[in-house]
Amino acid sequence: MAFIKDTIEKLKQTSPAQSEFYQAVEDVLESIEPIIEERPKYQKQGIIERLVEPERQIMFRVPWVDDEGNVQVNKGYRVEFNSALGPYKGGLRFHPSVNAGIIKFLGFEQIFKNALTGLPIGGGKGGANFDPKGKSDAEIMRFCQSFMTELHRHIGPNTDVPAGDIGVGTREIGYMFGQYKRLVNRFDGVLTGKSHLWGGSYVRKQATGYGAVYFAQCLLEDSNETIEGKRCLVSGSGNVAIYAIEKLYELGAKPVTCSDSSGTIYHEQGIDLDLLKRIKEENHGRLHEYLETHENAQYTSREDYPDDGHCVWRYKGDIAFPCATQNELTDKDAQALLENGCRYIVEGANMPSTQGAVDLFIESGVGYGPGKAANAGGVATSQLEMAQNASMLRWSFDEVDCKLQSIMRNIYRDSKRTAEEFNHPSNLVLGANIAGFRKVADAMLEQGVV
Ligand SMILES: NC(=O)C1=CN([C@@H]2O[C@H](COP(=O)(O)OP(=O)(O)OC[C@H]3O[C@@H](n4cnc5c(N)ncnc54)[C@H](O)[C@@H]3O)[C@@H](O)[C@H]2O)C=CC1
Ligand SMILES: O=C(O)CCC(=O)C(=O)O
Repeated sequence: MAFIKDTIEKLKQTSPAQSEFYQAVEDVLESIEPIIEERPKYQKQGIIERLVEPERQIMFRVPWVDDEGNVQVNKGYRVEFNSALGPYKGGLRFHPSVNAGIIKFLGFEQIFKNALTGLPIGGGKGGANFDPKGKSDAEIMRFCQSFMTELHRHIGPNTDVPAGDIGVGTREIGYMFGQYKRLVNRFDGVLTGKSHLWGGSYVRKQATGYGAVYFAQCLLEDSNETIEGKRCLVSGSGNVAIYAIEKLYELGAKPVTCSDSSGTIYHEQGIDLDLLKRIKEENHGRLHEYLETHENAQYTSREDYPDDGHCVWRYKGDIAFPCATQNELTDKDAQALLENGCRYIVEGANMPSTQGAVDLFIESGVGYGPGKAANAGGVATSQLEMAQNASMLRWSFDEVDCKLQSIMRNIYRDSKRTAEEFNHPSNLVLGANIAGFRKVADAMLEQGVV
């Protein structure tokens, strides 16, 4: 249909050099073609044109002073993409690669992901091109305080509620919350992913990784299989990867890989989770330190890996969980996974597979859970944190975990049912995109041209 080509062409002119954003938009537009044909009202009311243009984009300077007394300046962003279903909701990413295009792709994905949860949350995303690697705790604090000094004017518990993403965990959320409270003199539920000591929800930390594994359970159940005994390939070694690995062990699977931007660990006897948490979660260290405890594990550094993409995907495994970053799983990696007999791919990260890789997965008929469905457990639990904050209540770990499991099952069923309705029963990309889009588009129609 011409509207896809026209939309992308127009975006290239009006928002140049944002390749990840075009990729995310194209993925959604290709899936929703059948529903656009079926309901001309969407085009007549300019739903597509409005959806691809953020409601508001904030870009700001983040000045801070490093430990040597030098002034440093980073670029800060918050893209408030779509509020048809509720307050803007989505994480903050601190990584040197952050730019307007990356934040827009993440914010765009977030709109449909959040819709899929069935909870009242709109889509947004933010961050900065700040590199937390090698920074002292005091530098991280000063950066977070400066970032929030600008951001606080734009957010609020009923307006926009940020959370974590790459490079932003409980520590950074703590420093940003402290600064927010100092500036506005209110204890608001304005950020999620907070510490349990002061308003954080149980299970938020675990939710994205656990949720991806719950999603995988649904996918396997449909083929009368279970997670138990499966060899799993996991990439990344941050929040999502760690808690996917934890849940995989609980369900009797064997995760044998993890990675960071410098290299990959392959450990045939299974990843040592306690050690991984110590290196990454507690000490913010590098993955090669794993070898100091386990000499028999294999470490492949980035430089020693000849191809693009990720060494993780060249090992043998039944289920792959990309949990690191966008486009980390290339066409070649997808080919290697399929040749090695991998039968399920469940995305913990946002848009981790290139478009060519996604096409290969769909053509080959393997079970494929796209990120915006499979990793929605994190943002869903964030909304549960908002609900607890608003009611001044706290739910137990088991209560939140039960709700998370039920949300993930519903996302799976909704995506699957929608894929069946549109005659592509095993295509969860199409199912998730249409199911998410329909909720947002119908809400936009009901709210008029705004
Ligand atoms: N934290 C959350 O609740 C959610 C995160 N996500 C997505 O999951 C992915 C991982 O995020 P988190 O675990 O939260 O971040 P994190 O900062 O805790 O961990 C990211 C991990 O990925 C690794 N990494 C980054 N770039 C890499 C590369 N080029 N190659 C290999 N490894 C690389 C880092 O070394 C780190 O171990 C991201 O795509 C994020 O957008 C999605 C939904 C929710
Ligand atoms: O918890 C949230 O608000 C956002 C999580 C997130 O950034 C994501 O789903 O990609």
